Amino acid sequence: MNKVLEQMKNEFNRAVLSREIIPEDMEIEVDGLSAGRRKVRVDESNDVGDSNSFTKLLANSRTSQKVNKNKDTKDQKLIVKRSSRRRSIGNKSILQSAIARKERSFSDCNKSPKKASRQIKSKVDEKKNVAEINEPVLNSVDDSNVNRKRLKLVEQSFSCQKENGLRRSLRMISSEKEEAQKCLSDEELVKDYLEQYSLYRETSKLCCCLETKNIYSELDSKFCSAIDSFDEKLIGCSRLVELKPLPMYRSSTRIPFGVFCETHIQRLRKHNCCPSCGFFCTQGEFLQCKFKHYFHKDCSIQMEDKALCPHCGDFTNNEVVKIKVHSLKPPVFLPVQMPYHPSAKMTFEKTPLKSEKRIEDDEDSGTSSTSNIQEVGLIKCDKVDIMDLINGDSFNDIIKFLQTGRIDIRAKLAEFNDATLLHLAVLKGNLRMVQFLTNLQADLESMDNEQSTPLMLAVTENRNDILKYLLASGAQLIAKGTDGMTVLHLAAKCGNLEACRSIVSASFSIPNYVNYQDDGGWTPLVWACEHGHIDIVKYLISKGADIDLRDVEYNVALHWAAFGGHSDIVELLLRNNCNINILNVHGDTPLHICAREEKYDTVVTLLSRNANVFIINRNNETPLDCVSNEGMCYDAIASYIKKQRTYVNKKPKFIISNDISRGREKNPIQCYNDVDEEEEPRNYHYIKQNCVSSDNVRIDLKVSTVRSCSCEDRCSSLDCNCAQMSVKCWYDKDGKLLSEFNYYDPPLIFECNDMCGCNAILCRNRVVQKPPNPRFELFRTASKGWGVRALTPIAKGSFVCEYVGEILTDTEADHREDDSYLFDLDNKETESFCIDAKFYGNFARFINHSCEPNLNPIKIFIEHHDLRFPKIALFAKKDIAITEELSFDYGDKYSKQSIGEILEKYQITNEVC
Ligand SMILES: C[S@@+](CC[C@H](N)C(=O)[O-])C[C@H]1O[C@@H](n2cnc3c(N)ncnc32)[C@H](O)[C@@H]1O
Repeated sequence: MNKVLEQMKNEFNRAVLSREIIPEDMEIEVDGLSAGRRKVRVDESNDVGDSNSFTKLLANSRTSQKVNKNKDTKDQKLIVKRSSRRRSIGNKSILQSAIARKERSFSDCNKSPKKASRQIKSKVDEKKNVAEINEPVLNSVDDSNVNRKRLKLVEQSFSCQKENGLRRSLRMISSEKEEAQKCLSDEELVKDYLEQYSLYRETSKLCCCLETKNIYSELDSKFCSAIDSFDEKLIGCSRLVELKPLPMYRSSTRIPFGVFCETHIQRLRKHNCCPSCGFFCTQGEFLQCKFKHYFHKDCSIQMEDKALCPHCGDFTNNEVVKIKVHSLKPPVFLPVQMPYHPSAKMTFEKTPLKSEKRIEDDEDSGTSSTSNIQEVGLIKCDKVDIMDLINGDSFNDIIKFLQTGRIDIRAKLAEFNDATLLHLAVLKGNLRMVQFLTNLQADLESMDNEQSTPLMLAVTENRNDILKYLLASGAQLIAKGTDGMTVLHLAAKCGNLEACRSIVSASFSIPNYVNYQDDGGWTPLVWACEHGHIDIVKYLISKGADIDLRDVEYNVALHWAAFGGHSDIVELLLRNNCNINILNVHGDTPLHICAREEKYDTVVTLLSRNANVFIINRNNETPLDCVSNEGMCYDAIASYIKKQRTYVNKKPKFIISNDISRGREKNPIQCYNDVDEEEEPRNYHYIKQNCVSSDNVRIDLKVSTVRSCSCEDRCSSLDCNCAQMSVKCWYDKDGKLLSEFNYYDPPLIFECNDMCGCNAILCRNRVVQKPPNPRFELFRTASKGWGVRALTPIAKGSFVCEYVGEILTDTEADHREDDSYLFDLDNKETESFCIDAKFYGNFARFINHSCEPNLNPIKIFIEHHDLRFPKIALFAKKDIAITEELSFDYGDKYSKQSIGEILEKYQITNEVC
């Protein structure tokens, strides 16, 4: 071997000194393309020697070619680094070396942001590269373009479509052959190429990708030790290889031997494995020489300005290739079907995980978990304590442990509450172990018996560094654990603000993630409110958390903040416009709830904000009824009520007027306001019948124009002249419209009048002229000003009230500033008139618009038959319940769309329908 080495050195020195062009017959074999006549082989055991000669080789080549000193020093550093790495390998077993290499890579991955950032391409760069693709390949023959990098998108499908992949790559190789031949036809280039090549052609064949050594592993079965560089990550293969004997491979003499699975052997043969670092070029951007050898950008051999392929030494046409792996088996998150759904609970004790408890117990009692494991037969021969493994940093031990084949990396450990190794590593806060296991494709979504994923454990155990790592590794955010809680629920509940931030920013692609509700309908905000984490409450609100979302019992976040007695959060929510008197399904306000929980501070906060102390819940309790008779909460509420009563005695309750009609209506109409400080409206004259203030309104009241009847019966037959004018008598015996009455296209109704000979008491055709009995109340609405509600139930078809006001011509109405109270009498045949209730009107002027109204306006004629001036009678088009607000459809002008447009125009957010 020494002889060969000596010979190589001499030949190399000669070549350098003489700078002679190597004759063609001295070409070495590269990828079997152009078989050289002489092959130089270096003994694998000659690591150190090889290293030295390689070092010298590069150093000499630089000296001989008078490269500038700075560059020399830089390259020297690179060389020293490589040499030292090889030396360290010398003292270790192959397996240890492989593990050491993995460890180094993992720590490099984490420690070296430089590497990561280099791999992230800016859009500008990408554009540039894409533009370069379009240039013809042959341009690169020009010497100045020799090292020009091109971006070539290569999509490869490894392992899943072996045959296709093979065929495709063969096609590519043959095209590369042609290209290479074209390139070689350039005399200058060939000269230069061979000159450079000669520098080390004798010292090394460079890569060993095609070599087969008769070196075998002692073990019967082993996991594939190939490592794939996958974008910024390194991923271990760990497929089980069960060949006998178990051959070992490596991509260069600088790399320790390893056992490879079938896929990786094939890829090694195709020069997919980088000889400089030993990692497979699997996904990301790599360099590819013209013979289709792959290597990392940092792994080329630098000589002069040239980057040489570490497989063959070619430098004439290195291209940047982007490889994307298409797997037929994309990772799929499968929702876990729970065998049993526990009822949603509001609070849960901070009980340690069973697994953790067991570990602690074991530690306390001095018993080892190993015995448990041995019992279930997971491992016997290794006598390895799983927790020791997880606690330690010895990846070697873990590897050994996995090699026993008694446990899979994704296996659930029955004795640890079905946790996986990854769960345990998270539980113990061992980030390096988590990284190691993740890179070995540990299952990120596996759930233990408590339905916790490793990500959830990272949150609840406050392992935020691990959380970030798992998020970056693609752990799912939508997984739901116990009670349907996501990791964000858990983070909000635990008060882990940093975790909340990481999770929310990782959830950018999940719509409305921040408002996900768990099985109880609780959002992360609710959990933070209940547990008093005001910083998280603020953060979540700033990220779009909805404070009004109701849970399954109609509680909102304010109820839960009150339940927890967190007055600062209560204050915060109220400042964010939460309704202080909001009711849940039990009729409880937040005040009821905190009174029941005896949360004094919160009770005081709510009282100071004028919470309603008189609201009665479904148990007939006011907030005062919810507290015990002794105690601070009782005193606070009782004294507040006393103060209110003094006020209430002066102005009983919230009724601010006993009768807005001032005795004009049969039943008084009270005015009620519990919304704001607005007083009873007094800016109009209460009238009971339409009035006229305009000279242009002349109603034809001539008796001769009025038709009348002389019915002896109750005017219910078609013999009644008045009924005939209405097509028929539309009223039933109770004075309600018949069921067949068409509310959508109602007929004109002519009631019997003073000219009729019928009995006014018995006559059925007199309804609107007989004042109705229902009781009404004028009340202050939350968003529509005043409104009217029924205080007695009203049956469908009943006459409710007349819309009374001042009769105006259309032209006059158009000149009125405020059109809010105008009712169009809509007479198409003659001049049109309106009723304006702005200055003169009855309580009907306060009835609001609705697109789904309970009233319908109908034109009625009684004492005159002048069709231009009908009465507008409002009938119930459906049954109306007590306290239900009265409404009718204001028509086209007040359609949902036009009101919406108006409100939008003035940027008013008001209720419309
Ligand atoms: C005839 S008044 C009704 C009584 C009025 N709410 C008040 O306070 O005096 C009509 C006016 O009430 C308001 N209004 C009526 N229905 C509404 C609705 N559904 N949503 C919002 N505002 C409404 C509008 O300002 C409209 O111009």
